[in-house]
Amino acid sequence: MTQDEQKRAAAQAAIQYVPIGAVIGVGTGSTANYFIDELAKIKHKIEGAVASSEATAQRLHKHGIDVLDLNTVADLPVYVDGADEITKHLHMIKGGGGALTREKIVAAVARKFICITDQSKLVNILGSFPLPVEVIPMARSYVAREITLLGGHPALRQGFTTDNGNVILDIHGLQILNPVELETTLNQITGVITNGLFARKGANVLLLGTDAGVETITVG
Ligand SMILES: O=C[C@H](O)[C@H](O)[C@H](O)COP(=O)(O)O
Repeated sequence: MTQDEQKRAAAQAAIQYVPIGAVIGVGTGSTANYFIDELAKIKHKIEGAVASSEATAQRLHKHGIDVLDLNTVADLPVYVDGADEITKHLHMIKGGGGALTREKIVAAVARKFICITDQSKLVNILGSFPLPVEVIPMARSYVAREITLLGGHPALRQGFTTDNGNVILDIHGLQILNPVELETTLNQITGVITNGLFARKGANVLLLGTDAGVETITVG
């Protein structure tokens, strides 16, 4: 299977986790887009969706799926999204598309995070993929200096503004041995909105598209 076929297969497998009549949290990116295409096929069986980005909201609208304000949603049983890297402990790096903050908010509300990826995303140690950090623009230089003190090499994502009007610093050169600790440390730097480590609250289920089909990985 090609990488795209693996993504599509994982997205198709996620449909079994969608409860009838529920509101569904929907992630951002190429794999989440495959999931939206699948969700559209059963749109009359769900109440609607909460989007983790403007791009996802637009795609949901285009497919005729109602997009709800998260503040009006009492129960979000499931959030389905891709990842840039994921370990067998289901810790992730996300935010390659810059949607990390809204993704983390929707994931925080959801009872279950279903991660859908192709097999290239499964790694032993997080950090080969540069770790995105969303930063208030006026704090950009200060936050970059603080990240350097932690041993990372931050690079401003050129010409990019998040849906929240902020900038992204991508941290290169990290070997993330303790993702829970680093997630907390980075979030304590003044000016940081959040970072792309999803470790304190990781995924509950990984649906991994592979050459041999979709593998289901859970923790504990
Ligand atoms: O901001 C983007 C998101 O975190 C995506 O979930 C992540 O970048 C994976 O995207 P893709 O499915 O396109 O590889």
